[in-house]
Formats: sequence, structure tokens, C-alpha cells
Amino acid sequence: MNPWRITVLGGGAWGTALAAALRRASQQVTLWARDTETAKAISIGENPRYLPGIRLPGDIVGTTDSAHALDGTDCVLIVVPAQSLRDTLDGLAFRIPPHVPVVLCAKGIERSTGLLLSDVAREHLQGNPLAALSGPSFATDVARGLPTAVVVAGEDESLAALMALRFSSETFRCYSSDDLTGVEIGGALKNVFAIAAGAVTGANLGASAQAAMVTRGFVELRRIAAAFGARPETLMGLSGLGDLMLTCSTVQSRNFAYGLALGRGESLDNLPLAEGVATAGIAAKVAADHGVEAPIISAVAQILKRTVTIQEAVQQLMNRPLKTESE
Ligand SMILES: NC(=O)C1=CN([C@@H]2O[C@H](COP(=O)(O)OP(=O)(O)OC[C@H]3O[C@@H](n4cnc5c(N)ncnc54)[C@H](OP(=O)(O)O)[C@@H]3O)[C@@H](O)[C@H]2O)C=CC1
Ligand SMILES: O=C(CO)COP(=O)(O)O
Repeated sequence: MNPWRITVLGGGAWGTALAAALRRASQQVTLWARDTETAKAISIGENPRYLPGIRLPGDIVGTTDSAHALDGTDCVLIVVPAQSLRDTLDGLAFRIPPHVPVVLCAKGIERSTGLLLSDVAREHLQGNPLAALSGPSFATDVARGLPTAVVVAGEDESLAALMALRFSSETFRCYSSDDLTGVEIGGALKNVFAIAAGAVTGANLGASAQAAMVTRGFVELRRIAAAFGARPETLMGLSGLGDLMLTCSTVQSRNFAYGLALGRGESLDNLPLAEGVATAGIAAKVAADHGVEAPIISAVAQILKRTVTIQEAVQQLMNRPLKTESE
């Protein structure tokens, strides 16, 4: 099998880690970053700004030249933060060859529109098949080559399976799915619950509260996904339950760490990217627009807006009318 020429757009932690994983899967990888120092560093096997101390495969090509990165590419991974996807496509979509598959790797909902990232991409890319890569996978683990499993979902099932085959290696196992919407929603919303989990820990509410919050959060996740037409079983998988288990349980998650600082009343300035902060408010609105009850997402959105305290939010959640567990 000849290697694919794969372009990764985005030189942050996740773009760099995915470039390393794809290179280990014997693909030819070019990573486009907007920052010259990052692009140069990638070419010599490191990204000191986002993945300090991690040695990358030495033959990833780093560049700031988008034409060089995208001319003749076989597949494009977009790995900038969710709220930067539109800007990135405004600048680069014209360079992405028609019909080349485009894989969205960010986890979020566009704050200004409530759109899933595939809908944002569809506004810019008419002929390109779209896919999403998601699942429980910290950039530091993937960049180090630790064993990881993710899911690649696309509207075209056979193309998703082909991408999963191309991207997989001994340490990076890709499952495929045709439920693009379910996989996108799982990745986007787990960040909001990871913030909640961090806040529960930071505010010393106890391990029982933590388990209750994650379980009932999972119910909200499945309800919202169903309202979007996704399959419930998708959310039982890597992008859903799997990513909730990961990011709601460890401070290695930036969203959990953000919630932890919030719960402890510490400064939130200068914390690394926590996608759930931008997604919480719009997710609460999207749920309401679809007639879906999502009290935990709403609570996180209100806490982030400082319209309620964590203690008030807990009181509200505990005093909701009683009902059966399946409601
Ligand atoms: N880190 C992780 O473990 C994982 C992250 N993800 C998801 O991947 C996405 C990206 O996260 P991650 O890489 O960690 O974030 P980082 O903060 O590490 O990096 C973000 C990167 O995006 C670049 N960027 C931001 N805005 C733009 C723009 N408008 N145009 C071009 N480049 C831009 C930044 O460039 P610059 O440096 O110049 O500012 C930087 O290289 C998020 O949605 C996250 O949820 C998913 C799974 C794992
Ligand atoms: O999505 C991730 C792991 O699957 C990364 O989570 P954080 O962005 O919270 O660090």
C-alpha cells in the first residue's frame, strides 16, 4: 500500500500528536502551523511549546506555507480549536483539493451559531467528504506512542473504514463509524461534563456526587444526540462514554483542570485551552431549542457566566422534581 500524503492543519498539542501517530502508521505527513518557530521545530522532531520534552518522529515536514502543505494532498486533518475552525477555513479552504477527505479533529460546537463542526466545514467545502476523529486520547499519550483507541466517523462508511486503516498503527487503533453526528456530539459535550467533574472535585462535593453527575450527564448527552438524529449506541462508544471516563477522572484533562480551579475558587487566567468553556453556553441553548432537558449542561453554563455559584447550582439540581431514572 503506497503511503497517503496527509496534511495536518494546526501545530498545537493535538495536531502534533496526530502527525506523530500518522507518521508511525507509515503515512507521509506534512503539518501546517501558522507559527514559524513551531513549524521549524516539528521538522526536527519536537514541539517545545505544546509538547515539551516529547520526541516526535523526525520525518514530519513542518511548514507555514499552506500551498506547500496542501498541494497534492490525499487527506486533510483540521486540528485547530473549534472556535477557530471557521477562520481557518476562511483562509485555507480554497487550497484544499476538491474530493479530498477532510477530517475534523476539534471537539466543540460553534459558539456564535450552534453549528456542529461538520456543518461549519460544509459551508466552506462542497465536494469534500467529511469525517470526525474523536475518542479518549490525550495528546501527550498519543505523541509518546502510548496505546490509544479512537473512532473515525464519516458519512461515507467505506471511506471512514479506509481512513481508520490508514491511520492505525501498533499503538494507535482507529475504529470506524458512519455516525458522524453522534461522534461529533460525544466529543463536543464531554468537555462540558469534564468541567463539571473538575468543579465537583474542586468544591469537595465527594466521589458520590462525582459519579451521579457523570451518570446523569451521560443521560443528557444521549438525549441531545438522539434529538440530532444520532444513534444512542454511538454514545456508548469511544466518543461518548469512553471520553467521559477519561476526561471526567483526571486533572490531565484541561477541561477537568479548568473545572477544578473553578471549584477551588482559584484564578482561571492563563489556563490552557478548555473547549468546554466556549461550548457550555451554546450547548445549553441548542438543547433547549431541541426541547431536550439538560440541567447539568445548563448549570455549567450558568456557573461559567457567574449567574449562579457552584453551591446554588447543586441545590437547584438536587431539588428538581423526582422522576423515574429513565425519564
Ligand atoms: N490536546 C489534546 O489532548 C486533545 C485535543 N483535542 C481537540 O483538538 C483541538 C485542538 O486542541 P489542541 O491542539 O490541544 O490545542 P492547543 O491549544 O494545544 O493548540 C491549538 C493550535 O491551534 C492553532 N490555532 C488556533 N487558532 C488558529 C487559527 N485561527 N488559525 C490557525 N491556527 C490556529 C494554534 O496556533 P498558535 O500556536 O499559533 O496559537 C495552536 O497551534 C481542540 O478542539 C481539542 O478539544 C482532541 C483530543 C485530544
Ligand atoms: O479530548 C481530550 C481527550 O480525549 C482532551 O481533553 P482536554 O481538552 O480536556 O485535555
